[in-house]
Amino acid sequence: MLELKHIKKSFDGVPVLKNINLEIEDGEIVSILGPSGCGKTTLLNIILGLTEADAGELIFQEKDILHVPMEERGFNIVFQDYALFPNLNVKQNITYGLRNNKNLATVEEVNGLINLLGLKEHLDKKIEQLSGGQKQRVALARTMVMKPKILLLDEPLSALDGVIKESIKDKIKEIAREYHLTTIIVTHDPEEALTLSDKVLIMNQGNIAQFGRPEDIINAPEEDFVKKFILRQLEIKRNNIMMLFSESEAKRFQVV
Ligand SMILES: Nc1ncnc2c1ncn2[C@@H]1O[C@H](COP(=O)(O)OP(=O)(O)OP(=O)(O)O)[C@@H](O)[C@H]1O
Repeated sequence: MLELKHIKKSFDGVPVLKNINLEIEDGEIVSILGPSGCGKTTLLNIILGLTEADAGELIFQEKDILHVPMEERGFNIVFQDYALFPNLNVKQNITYGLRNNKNLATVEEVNGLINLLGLKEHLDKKIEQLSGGQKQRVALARTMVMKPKILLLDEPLSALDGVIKESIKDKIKEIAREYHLTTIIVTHDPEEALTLSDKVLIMNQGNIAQFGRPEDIINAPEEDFVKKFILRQLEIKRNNIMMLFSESEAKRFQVV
């Protein structure tokens, strides 16, 4: 279990995370959701070890790791822009982290990941020859060969659209289930968070507005902010789609 207790962070005297308390079970997919500037990335970076919290505890496997350096935590992140090496091919990108550390993923495990992520036919390609979805899968494979104890994803779907988005969502779920891997995802998109995660952490101005299963958030929003920000956005999306349907219905009848 990963437990955050009374995590606080300010930048230049301005509080960004006010008092974050949270428990994430092993193997759970959790999305951190909220509007721009509410503190999502700061929280992710504190868990990763990239940003230092001002106060609190971060308990992982019963030890407080808040002051343990990032490299020793064994958590890995896929950044929003994938941060792949353009001068290396797909295979070299995937195995890059193994060159000085042979006792991470074995050859069989690397091949298993390549198959799971459907990358076999792309191994010799350059990064510039890949689509956005393929780049995201390479970035996931590259991170997974490091056998992370926790997988962190920063806006993993924001550069993707439509069918590709859905297939990457499925891959993330498959990885989390197959490896029983705790996966924490930052997103600003309610639909993405609610359809991808076991639990959603909704943040508002450095505070937790609600933490719960998608169905609880939809059926029992705990704060006005949750209703306004999250549910309203979903409603607008649904209404837009309904409108499209009724317009196309109307056109159909005109033609007839
Ligand atoms: N290194 C920093 N120095 C000063 N202020 C910072 C720093 N990092 C973040 N902030 C501020 O902290 C607040 C929260 O930033 P954060 O990046 O965590 O928000 P976010 O919810 O991830 O936003 P977005 O969705 O736009 O990425 C913002 O007001 C931001 O300007």
